[in-house]
Amino acid sequence: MDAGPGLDTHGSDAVLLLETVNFAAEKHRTQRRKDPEATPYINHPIGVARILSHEAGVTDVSILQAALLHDTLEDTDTSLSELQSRFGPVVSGIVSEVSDDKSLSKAERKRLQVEHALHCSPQAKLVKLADKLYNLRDLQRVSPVGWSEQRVQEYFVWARDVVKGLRGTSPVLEQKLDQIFTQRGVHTSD
Ligand SMILES: Nc1nc2c(ncn2[C@@H]2O[C@H](COP(=O)(O)OP(=O)(O)O)[C@@H](OP(=O)(O)OP(=O)(O)O)[C@H]2O)c(=O)[nH]1
Ligand SMILES: [Mn+2]
Repeated sequence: MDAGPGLDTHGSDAVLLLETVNFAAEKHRTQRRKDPEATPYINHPIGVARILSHEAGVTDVSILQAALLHDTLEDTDTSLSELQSRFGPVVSGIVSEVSDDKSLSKAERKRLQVEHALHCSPQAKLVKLADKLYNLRDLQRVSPVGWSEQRVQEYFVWARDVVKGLRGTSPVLEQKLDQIFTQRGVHTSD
């Protein structure tokens, strides 16, 4: 049956994105960012998806959904099978690719991000580039509570090493990241 003008949107891109952002908001609802204002955590995944849509020109809804969900596996009680049944194999596959294994030590997780970046799918590389761009811009704005200048600088250097493995994916995002690294005195050629 025709639901009438403007109502027959079941399964449309807009409906899928609203379902996804609502799921992410519920999962992250008690979490806050580490900035002094304790910004709601959901601002970050929404901002990462928006970098992809507005700055990288991404229109593939699966990639935008994966961006909205990219920290749910790693940072909330969400399981991979929950993502698979709610959002299907493509979206859950990208989220899985961009998620750290939280059972490993922090040093090991950081090392593996640099290594895995090289072998990610192009879709996962896009999400990772936007995630890093968002976090580096956030670091330029204000330091997370309790972070020394040295810790901030180390994040820039590590992000440079991760981004190295993501290159050849989005010239626009890579150029914006390079500008930030240069401003920070972090060289991209070594
Ligand atoms: N810059 C910044 N980052 C914040 C803030 N609040 C939370 N974060 C998150 O902190 C993570 C970086 O902090 P780290 O100490 O290096 O990593 P950890 O939380 O995994 O231990 C990022 O996680 P992530 O998204 O999983 O990315 P990444 O660890 O892969 O970079 C980032 O999203 C904030 O106010 N500013
Ligand atoms: Mn993130």
